[in-house]
Amino acid sequence: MQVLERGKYASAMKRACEAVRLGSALCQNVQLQLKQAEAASKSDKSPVTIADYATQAVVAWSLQRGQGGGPLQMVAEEDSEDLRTEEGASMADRITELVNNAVAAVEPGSNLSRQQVLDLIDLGQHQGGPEGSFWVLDPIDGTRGFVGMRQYAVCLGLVDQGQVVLGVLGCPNLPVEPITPEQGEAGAAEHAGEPGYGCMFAAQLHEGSFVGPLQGDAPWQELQLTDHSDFSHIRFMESYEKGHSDHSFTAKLAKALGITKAPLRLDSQAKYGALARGDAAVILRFPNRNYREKIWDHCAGAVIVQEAGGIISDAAGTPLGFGRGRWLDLDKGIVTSTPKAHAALIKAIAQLVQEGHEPA
Ligand SMILES: Nc1ncnc2c1ncn2[C@@H]1O[C@H](COP(=O)(O)O)[C@@H](O)[C@H]1OP(=O)(O)O
Ligand SMILES: [Mg+2]
Ligand SMILES: [Mg+2]
Ligand SMILES: [Mg+2]
Repeated sequence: MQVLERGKYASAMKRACEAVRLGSALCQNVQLQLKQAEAASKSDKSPVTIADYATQAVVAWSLQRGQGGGPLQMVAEEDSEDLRTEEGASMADRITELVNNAVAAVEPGSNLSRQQVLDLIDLGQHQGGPEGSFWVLDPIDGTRGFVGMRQYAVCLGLVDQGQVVLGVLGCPNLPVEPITPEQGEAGAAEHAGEPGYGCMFAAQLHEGSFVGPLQGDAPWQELQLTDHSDFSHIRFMESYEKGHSDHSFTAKLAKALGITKAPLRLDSQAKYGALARGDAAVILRFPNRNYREKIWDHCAGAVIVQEAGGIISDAAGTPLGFGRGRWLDLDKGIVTSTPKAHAALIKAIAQLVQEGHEPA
């Protein structure tokens, strides 16, 4: 941990790592026991599970405990509205049990009520913006990957005066060694907790990006990307889910640039961690035209990539704005890579669009 205990946000980093570890352990326990009945659909049709809610509550609990008083300022994905209805009551009880089990590992004997757990979940309703500082949480990024026994990540960032200053990613299913496309497709939930699986990424602005173990005490390693733009050697990453990013547009782009390696398709911000340590050199994301990107889906990953020497921007090359509220209002698509490849990618995307090949 020592390498992370420096810089302006050292104490926030310590609290963020503790909270993400606790949340990741909870997710890991739930993933293999998850029953269909414990997953529900939100109004936008995206899935949500008892683990999404319970992790949000546990991370909020941990951060609040660590900061010692004062209101927690947090922008987080989930809210408790559906859990406060009659149909949501049994799910709320399951979530309360999970939260209490996790909390007991830190504070034996503590017992939160259902009401307290729902109130913890609702601490994530901060509206974000350019002023002050606030946490940004995606309790489970890649819920579809979580349900499908593939990759997911517990993602926590800190925004100060509109800038991401800290990011931590817990990736329980990510192999310690570089992940291959075959491993990405096959899933890895059954390996979680085994030696060789489970990574944590952490970065602080101007203090570097690191990878370490989710459990155990192996040392942290600093990450530094090598810049190049030889696309014949480059592998790119994209969403596992076709519905989350236009795979046919990225195939055209890859062809135009001379990329021949098969894409690495992974769920969640695990992609940002994998990029920062060099498993692949590019992440392409082109969601559906009417999809509005949220800050919690990119906040932690963005600083982890940038501190490792990478660049993240929208498809026009404009940096992402994390200080404009809960959403990232951006030009279609997000492109992440090392600097030389990034410049070539932005140019190639503009060229394809000019030729009439718009992403879906
Ligand atoms: N229709 C959608 N299009 C694009 N992204 C989506 C859509 N629905 C949910 N997402 C979010 O996109 C991210 C997943 O991206 P990827 O497919 O690259 O892993 C997740 O944060 C996921 O939310 P969630 O946090 O609920 O899983
Ligand atoms: Mg979701
Ligand atoms: Mg997400
Ligand atoms: Mg989520």
